[in-house]
Amino acid sequence: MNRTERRTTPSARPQFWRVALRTCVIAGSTNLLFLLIFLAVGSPILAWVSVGSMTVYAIAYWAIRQRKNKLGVGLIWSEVVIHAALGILLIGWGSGFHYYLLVFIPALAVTLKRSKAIAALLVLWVLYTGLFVMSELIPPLQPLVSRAALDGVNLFNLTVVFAMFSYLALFYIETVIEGQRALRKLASTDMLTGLKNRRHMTEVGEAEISRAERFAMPLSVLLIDADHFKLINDIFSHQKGDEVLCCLTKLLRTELRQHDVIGRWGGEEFLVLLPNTTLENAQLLAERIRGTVKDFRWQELLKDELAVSISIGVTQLLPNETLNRLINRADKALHSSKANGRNRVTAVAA
Ligand SMILES: Nc1nc2c(ncn2[C@@H]2O[C@H](COP(=O)(O)OP(=O)(O)OP(=O)(O)O)[C@@H](O)[C@H]2O)c(=O)[nH]1
Repeated sequence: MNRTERRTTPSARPQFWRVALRTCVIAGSTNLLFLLIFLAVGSPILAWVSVGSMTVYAIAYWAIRQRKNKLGVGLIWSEVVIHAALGILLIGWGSGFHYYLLVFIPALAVTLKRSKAIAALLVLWVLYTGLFVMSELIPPLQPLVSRAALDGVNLFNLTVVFAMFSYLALFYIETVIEGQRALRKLASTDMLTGLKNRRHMTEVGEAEISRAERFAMPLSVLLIDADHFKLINDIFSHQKGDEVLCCLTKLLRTELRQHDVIGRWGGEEFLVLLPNTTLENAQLLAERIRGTVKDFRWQELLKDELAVSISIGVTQLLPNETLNRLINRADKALHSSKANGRNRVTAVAA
């Protein structure tokens, strides 16, 4: 996935706007505290600025809820820049209002394309250093009553920005983990049936073999194949064929226990791993599944008298056997079922 795709991933967008809404609430509440602080330390202009800021965040919140996203984000950013500049101009660099501008660094880097992000970060740097130079050249227009009051404001701003960075970092890592989880699911799932795909079944199969050997438990497998599936596609359409596969999936799932593992092994072929199951019990289960599929009311789906049936090959893991050999034997058993007329179960021990 390249950088452009990452920045436009649709699933990341709702989360971004959720963060923007939360930012409005947190920043609005912070400005309420500012109002009280500046009334207490005798800076009425900054107290009024806080009232203005609360109004701006309320409008930005409304705008984002109304999906007027550009307006919302524009308001948030303008407020931060103007508030920082006014704070520094009125009570000086020591107030720490410039810390808020630093929050733009991850926000710009994560949301913009690389070239735009670099340009925006450069503008931010010029703005930040420009404010510092301004504070060096122009003494505070309305200094606070004492150094302690200024340090208090600085500490407050530092704490808020610290919390904002922590929140952003946690949000970022959560988004990454969520994305990884979604990708892992996509890579291991068959899109049509929602079952585990062949790649994942191979991994699970190998893990089940190790487990069976470690705990000296039996492990059986079923290889299930829909009969004359090409005919179903040809007569009823490929789409109906897909519906039949999904319906088969549901039927198979209902017959299995919670710790049995089912996956789509090929086009119309399913693999079932049956931990802690002997060949005899696996054969009984296979017969039950075959009967369930045969007896299902296929007429309702196909609007035809033709019924869908399945053939099954059953076998049990032998000592020191690989997954490949185990499945090859199940495949041979499946072929016997096909060769002997289909709609049947064949079990082979070795
Ligand atoms: N609708 C649909 N068809 C699929 C899918 N995957 C494979 N198939 C079809 O399944 C059919 C399998 O045909 P064959 O391998 O000849 O087997 P069959 O017709 O089931 O015959 P037997 O297995 O011998 O009973 C092919 O026509 C494939 O195109 C799928 O995802 N959807």
